[in-house]
Amino acid sequence: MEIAIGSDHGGYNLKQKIKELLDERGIGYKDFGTNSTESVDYPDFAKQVAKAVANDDFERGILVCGTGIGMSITANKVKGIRAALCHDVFSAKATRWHNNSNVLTLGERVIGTESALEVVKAWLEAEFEGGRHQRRIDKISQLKE
Ligand SMILES: O=C(CO)[C@H](O)[C@H](O)[C@H](O)COP(=O)(O)O
Repeated sequence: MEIAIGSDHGGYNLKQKIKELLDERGIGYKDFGTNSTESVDYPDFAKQVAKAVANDDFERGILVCGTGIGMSITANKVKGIRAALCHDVFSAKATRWHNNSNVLTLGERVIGTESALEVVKAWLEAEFEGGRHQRRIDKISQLKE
């Protein structure tokens, strides 16, 4: 699996920790920026990561801002993206099992680093269950058409 990852200034430090986790696990990634804590606009980075995932250049994406909300709102505007804002392990697993989420968003100003890394691990490991959940995802896709 290869991951597209991005953040704004508010999520930069947590993104760096997530990249360390990906390195430890031997999971490849491309960092779409930002590259410092200097103020930037989160939609610029959410758009790049979401499009890279929607185009199948990457299997999944991770986006971090201050709350995770702006990244989620932006990423979900891109067709084919199911971005999930998760700050607990159960939601991270459930959104893979049931929603087949392809982008995880997190808020550095909301969650501590250790908890955030547990959320990321859970989201990376959980698999989509298909079945009735696929039918429901299809209904979401049809809404956008
Ligand atoms: O998008 C957000 C809120 O939904 C993020 O938390 C941003 O990181 C935040 O809005 C940035 O705020 P700042 O005051 O410009 O640092």
